[in-house]
Amino acid sequence: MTASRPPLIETREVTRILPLEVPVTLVKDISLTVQAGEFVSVTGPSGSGKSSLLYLLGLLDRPTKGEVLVNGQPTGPLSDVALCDLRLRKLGFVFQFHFLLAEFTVRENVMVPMHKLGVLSLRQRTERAESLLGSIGLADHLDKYPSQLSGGQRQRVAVARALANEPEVILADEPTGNLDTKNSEVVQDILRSLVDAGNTSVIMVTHDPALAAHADRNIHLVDGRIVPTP
Ligand SMILES: Nc1ncnc2c1ncn2[C@@H]1O[C@H](COP(=O)(O)OP(=O)(O)OP(=O)(O)O)[C@@H](O)[C@H]1O
Repeated sequence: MTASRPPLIETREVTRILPLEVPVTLVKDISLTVQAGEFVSVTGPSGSGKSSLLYLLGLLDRPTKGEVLVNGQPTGPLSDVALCDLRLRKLGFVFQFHFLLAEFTVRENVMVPMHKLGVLSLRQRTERAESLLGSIGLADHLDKYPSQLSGGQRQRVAVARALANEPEVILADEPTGNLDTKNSEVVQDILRSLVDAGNTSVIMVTHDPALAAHADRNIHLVDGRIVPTP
């Protein structure tokens, strides 16, 4: 009998409190699991803690109490450098703003995470960037700069960059928040097809129930706690 795989990401009674003069509780007692191959949406009213939860799941922030585990391994004991390395190898991020580097071409932007990881040769990095960009319809824009693209194209480059190091999960915070309906659907379809192809899992924050419906499962937050999705 083979042992079952641990969840891709798990939180155990995670609470994050900002230690301000009047402490602010961002999320409270969150226990959840995300399995490999899942597309999970995170919804909730403005200020309910969606982004805060995503930052904790993405190891960009540390809980005040509780534990975040990746592939069954507790991340609390890891140094900031080790967390950074784990993020680089296993996680890809897409935010509402694309955060592309203005002075780099589209191709170079996608190569940056591969360069940081330091596994592939320059030729391999170039080929992988071109292949990723080609797969999302940007083969004709490799040498352009972000300023020469439309908002939808920029966000597709951001998705390609998030995929650069073959992450196990993409964490997306309102990835279509700045896009019109058509481009929003294109980016949604790309995320959905990545999951369907078995390439990666997706955890996506959105305030839009219609977009959340693209996911396999929803986590709904109110006042920093998980509640049943309305
Ligand atoms: N640096 C901060 N100082 C004070 N309060 C903060 C800070 N960061 C977040 N908060 C508060 O924590 C709560 C959770 O914020 P968070 O951004 O996670 O919510 P959200 O659900 O993603 O909101 P939105 O949908 O508006 O982006 C909010 O009430 C917010 O005002």
